[in-house]
Amino acid sequence: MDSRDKQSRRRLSQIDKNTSFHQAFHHAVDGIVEVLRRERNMRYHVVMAIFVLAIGLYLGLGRSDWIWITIAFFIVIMSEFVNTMVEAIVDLAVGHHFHPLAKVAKDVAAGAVLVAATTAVVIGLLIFQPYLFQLLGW
Ligand SMILES: Nc1ncnc2c1ncn2[C@@H]1O[C@H](COP(=O)(O)OP(=O)(O)OP(=O)(O)O)[C@@H](O)[C@H]1O
Repeated sequence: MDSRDKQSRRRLSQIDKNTSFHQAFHHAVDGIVEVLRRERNMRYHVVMAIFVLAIGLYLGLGRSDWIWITIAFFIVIMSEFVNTMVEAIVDLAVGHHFHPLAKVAKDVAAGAVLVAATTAVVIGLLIFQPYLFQLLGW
């Protein structure tokens, strides 16, 4: 086992506080990887963001459009992070037992993702509508 393996094993079983920025940064990256691994929807959001980025570059969107697209992407991604946190905490608390409050917590977290994604779609429609109408000759 080389020193990098030892470091990553220590990171996986660490329960005490981070002692350096480097250590904290690695845990934060682990969190991002975990959301991507666990949440199928998160992978769809990333694919969608790459698609919107490509179309936006092709159309030559302006600075304020890019700001709105960034905000839309941010709220969706953040809601997915919160959803994943809630799921993990609920599963930790109740395991494989049905609990009405576990249902409330998970359904509300899923609802937050739905609201965020719908808001992002509305922002996207408002930004791309003039280009779409022009394309369709309306
Ligand atoms: N322990 C539980 N007690 C009560 N209801 C639960 C419990 N676990 C899950 N549920 C119900 O099952 C649904 C699906 O749960 P799950 O853990 O798969 O989350 P999810 O919403 O599918 O996550 P994803 O964001 O991956 O779609 C929840 O929205 C909730 O209604």
